[in-house]
Amino acid sequence: YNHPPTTWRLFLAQPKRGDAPADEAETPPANPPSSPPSGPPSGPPSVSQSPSSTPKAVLNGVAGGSVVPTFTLDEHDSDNGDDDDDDAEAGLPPPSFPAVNSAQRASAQPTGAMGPPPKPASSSLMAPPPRINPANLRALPTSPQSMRVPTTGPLPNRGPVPNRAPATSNGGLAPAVKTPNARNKVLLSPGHSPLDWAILQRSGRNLSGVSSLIRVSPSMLKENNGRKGKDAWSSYQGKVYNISPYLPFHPGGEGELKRAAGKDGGKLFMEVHPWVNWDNMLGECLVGIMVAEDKAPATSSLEDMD
Ligand code: HEM
Repeated sequence: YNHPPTTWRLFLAQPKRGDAPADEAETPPANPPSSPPSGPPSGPPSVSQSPSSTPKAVLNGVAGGSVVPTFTLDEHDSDNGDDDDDDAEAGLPPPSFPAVNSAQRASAQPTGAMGPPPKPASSSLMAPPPRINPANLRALPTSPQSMRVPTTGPLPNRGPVPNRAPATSNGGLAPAVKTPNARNKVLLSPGHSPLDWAILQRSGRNLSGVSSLIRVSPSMLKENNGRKGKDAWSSYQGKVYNISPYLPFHPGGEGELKRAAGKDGGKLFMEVHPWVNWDNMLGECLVGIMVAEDKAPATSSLEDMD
């Protein structure tokens, strides 16, 4: 006897007690049918409830509904006969695949013998798509400039390309934004680069115009505005700098820097470039500190006061 095959034992729960097949036929076990009959069965197991079928010995719920129904391979393989649907199915041929009314079968055999074909099959009966009139094709936009992404021309926030004339056309796009110099930097004269300024600051030359740090009153600051041969002073956070030597080195131009001459330039400075370290840039230009009007002896330096 080779039923069930020995390999099935890997999938089937082993019975805990040695029920005889005869006992199972007369009295269904209290155990769920997940426990298959032990020992080699002598032919197909029989069940009294369904003589017309070849049921197995294990039934669901026949023992007064005290059994929790489960499903096993044995149950599936043999028809126990207590289910009308199973009986009905038993008389039918094996299910066909693809299903009779499935789209797969209809599309594979559009013979019409199986009723109205689904829409995909009937699509072949539709009229072919209208031919495209070549004249219409010519009506489509063909200008390469109308759709392509421009690879040339000024980009936002960029100045004009060097060694080229200013762009007068950008390929039909919106008018180019005039951004000759987004940062408003000026072209510094030769010998006035930031590096030149750094070298000058370390040269030991007196860039402040004073022999020693002094107290600067508001009137003194206003007086040194760069006119009438006087140096231009500007205060930043209470410190007064002589900005005259830095004027030709200022990347923003002399005119911009002069706007702060003779006054507190902190607000303008912070509006334009708060990231610039003015103390580093103008360290050698330090004149002194701002004091109240009456606290600034015009002739005495800070060292003399101390
Ligand atoms: C005495 C203090 C100042 C120092 C040390 C200074 C220094 C600088 C530096 C280093 C740059 C180049 C910034 C960069 O490349 O990122 C610059 C640019 C510029 N500065 Fe000044 N500056 C001073 C005051 C001012 C003032 C008072 C104004 C305006 C009233 C001004 C207007 C500009 C402008 C318009 C630029 C070019 C645009 C920019 O770089 O953002 N600067 N300045």
